[in-house]
Amino acid sequence: MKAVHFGAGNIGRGFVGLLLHEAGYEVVFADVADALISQLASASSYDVHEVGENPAVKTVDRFRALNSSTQEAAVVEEISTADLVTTAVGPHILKFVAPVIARGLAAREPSLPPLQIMACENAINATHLLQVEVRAAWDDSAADLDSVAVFANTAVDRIVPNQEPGQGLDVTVETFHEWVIDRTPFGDHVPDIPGATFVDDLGPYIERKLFTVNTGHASAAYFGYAAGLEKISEAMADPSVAAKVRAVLEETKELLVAKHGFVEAEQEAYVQKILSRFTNPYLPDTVVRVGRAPLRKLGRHERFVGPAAELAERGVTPVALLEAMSAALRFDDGSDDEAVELANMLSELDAAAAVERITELPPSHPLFPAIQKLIEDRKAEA
Ligand SMILES: NC(=O)C1=CN([C@@H]2O[C@H](COP(=O)(O)OP(=O)(O)OC[C@H]3O[C@@H](n4cnc5c(N)ncnc54)[C@H](O)[C@@H]3O)[C@@H](O)[C@H]2O)C=CC1
Ligand SMILES: O=P(O)(O)OC[C@H]1O[C@](O)(CO)[C@@H](O)[C@@H]1O
Repeated sequence: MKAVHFGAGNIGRGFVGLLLHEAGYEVVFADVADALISQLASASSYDVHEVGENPAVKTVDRFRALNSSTQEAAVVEEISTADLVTTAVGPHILKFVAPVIARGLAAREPSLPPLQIMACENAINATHLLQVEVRAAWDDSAADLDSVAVFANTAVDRIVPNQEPGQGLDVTVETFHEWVIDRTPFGDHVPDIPGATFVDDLGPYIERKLFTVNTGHASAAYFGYAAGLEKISEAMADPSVAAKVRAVLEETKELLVAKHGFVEAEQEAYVQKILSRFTNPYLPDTVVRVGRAPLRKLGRHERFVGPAAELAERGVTPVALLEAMSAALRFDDGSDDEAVELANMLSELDAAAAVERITELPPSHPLFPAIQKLIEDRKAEA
């Protein structure tokens, strides 16, 4: 079995690549980072160091690596004979890998079973986004896309920090991991990936993951950044930051329980587990990494505006979520392109226009005035 995996970064090597390797796939990593690909191409293995409770070291071998920019034809050829394609490149990058996948699909022998495609990104229905992009690059006169490819949404959860310099290809990760995959598109041909969980209704799982793990983690990052702290574990050790993060997750818990019918005690246990993961002192994770890309994170269906908007629609005024968004608006790490773009928007646009541009909420939305007020306050400081 062969899998082509786009994105040989933290999640690519430390999570998806590892689980596919353990499932028996030969993994072909495709990435545009030339130095990384050269290193992978000349290595015969790398280690994944799982740190925290029950630490372990796992070795990944039987992989190859290609530069999907300079060796695109080779990647297309690999896809044409692969069983599976996965991505961990970032939601905004899916549109760039989609045309390569479309070319690979077009080059497949018609007798091959449909290619199974899963985007492993932190976004609701990321695979669907990828599917839309592949369809846009697809020549319908050749074959029906749905007859040559199966697209399944997934939720991926494992904290993989940026790696320390000098670590080579090895990756340090937390011990916890969860890969939940929508079973329904596969019919009778569900891939055999022992480390993954296949479910019939992914929606509640993905919202629970994004609005608990990612909302909580990003809150810890923005509150920690505002408090001048460097590491996530330091932020969580600060009682004021920890209380604010807890309050945010109380609000998302209220929504998740009301919307999806999760049992409150189970959701509370999930929250506790997540909070304990954030405090893992063995993970060298920084507020700057976890807070990266604030514009994406303030998007309409993302971890803050998504749950806050739904609460507002239900007549509940979020408080802690708005406080987290307020902190996100102050995330001004100069090395983060989106933080710089956000700062420019805040200085160039009036508050109402900034709300629309950043969150895509219409002025008629019940959450709009509260975010407008946050932005007015932020602008008044500048
Ligand atoms: N790191 C984490 O803890 C988690 C990350 N995720 C998600 O996984 C995805 C990847 O995140 P990370 O691995 O942390 O980021 P990363 O930056 O470590 O890895 C992304 C990789 O994608 C590559 N890439 C960029 N453009 C590309 C292109 N056009 N074609 C092929 N490769 C390309 C980059 O060179 C890089 O190696 C994101 O969507 C993130 O939200 C999900 C769960 C946890
Ligand atoms: O690109 P994003 O959305 O920041 O994704 C990375 C985040 O995903 C998570 O691993 C959660 O699964 C966070 O711990 C991590 O910060």
